[in-house]
Amino acid sequence: MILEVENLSYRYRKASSPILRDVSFQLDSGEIMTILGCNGAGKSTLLNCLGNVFEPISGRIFLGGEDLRTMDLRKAARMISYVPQNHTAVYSYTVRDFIVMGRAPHLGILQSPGEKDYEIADQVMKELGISRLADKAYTEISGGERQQALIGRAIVQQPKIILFDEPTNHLDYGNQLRMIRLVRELAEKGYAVLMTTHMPDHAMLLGGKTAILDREGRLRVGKAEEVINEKTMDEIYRIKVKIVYVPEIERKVCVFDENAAVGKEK
Ligand SMILES: Nc1ncnc2c1ncn2[C@@H]1O[C@H](COP(=O)(O)OP(=O)(O)OP(=O)(O)O)[C@@H](O)[C@H]1O
Repeated sequence: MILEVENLSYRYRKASSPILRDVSFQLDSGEIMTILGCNGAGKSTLLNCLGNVFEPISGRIFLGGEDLRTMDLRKAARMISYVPQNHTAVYSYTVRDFIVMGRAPHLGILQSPGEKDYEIADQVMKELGISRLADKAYTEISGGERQQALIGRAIVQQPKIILFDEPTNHLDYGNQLRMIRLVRELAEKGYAVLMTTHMPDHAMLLGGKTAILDREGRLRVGKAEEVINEKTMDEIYRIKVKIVYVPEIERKVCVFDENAAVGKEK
């Protein structure tokens, strides 16, 4: 098992109660797990704990069987990469230079990326269809393009696990589906992929595991087609949805049931 999380709890320093409570799940290489939850449920917080940015108050995280708490930091960085939701550009690196920075865990201290690292970055940009951005300044590209560059930086890291925080967030309609396909391809290549999303339909398209992070900070995990149903969507989002089979595309989709009474957000 490439990623194992055991009874993980997290509380922000000034908060009175934990955001995450006894979260446990396992993810194997080649598996996809999507995480659904309302705004503020703690999805990004969970990814930050897994990405070794936040230290849990209790519980353990194992990467390839090794406890993250005692693992060499560079080794951990080679195993897991994190694509955050928001990224503020500070320096005007070119997109190519920004992406090649993902090679850092593979380089020696103070070692600069070499020809091979740039070749990997160029190949990844080609695969992502963003080669045209290579020489543009990272500070002068759109939000969606920046997200694609962040994804590129995560892939050149050649980790075992990729964490995506709402990867379709800034993407146009077409690029959302391309992103879903990319996630699927990454899993087919053997990466374990964990991604948060606000789109139940994206989780259904991807299949695999889906986890629901509820308002109490507890995570329920199951197969996407079992976990995503009208009851659980009402619990998370306090709205009515319909899960309907569309014969033309031979799959079930999740759509708003606009005619039903909508619950109030607390
Ligand atoms: N640095 C912080 N200090 C204290 N509380 C925080 C901090 N960052 C986030 N929170 C709180 O923790 C909760 C969970 O935040 P988080 O960003 O993990 O939610 P999320 O599920 O990713 O939300 P969204 O879907 O809106 O992105 C929120 O209530 C948020 O206000």
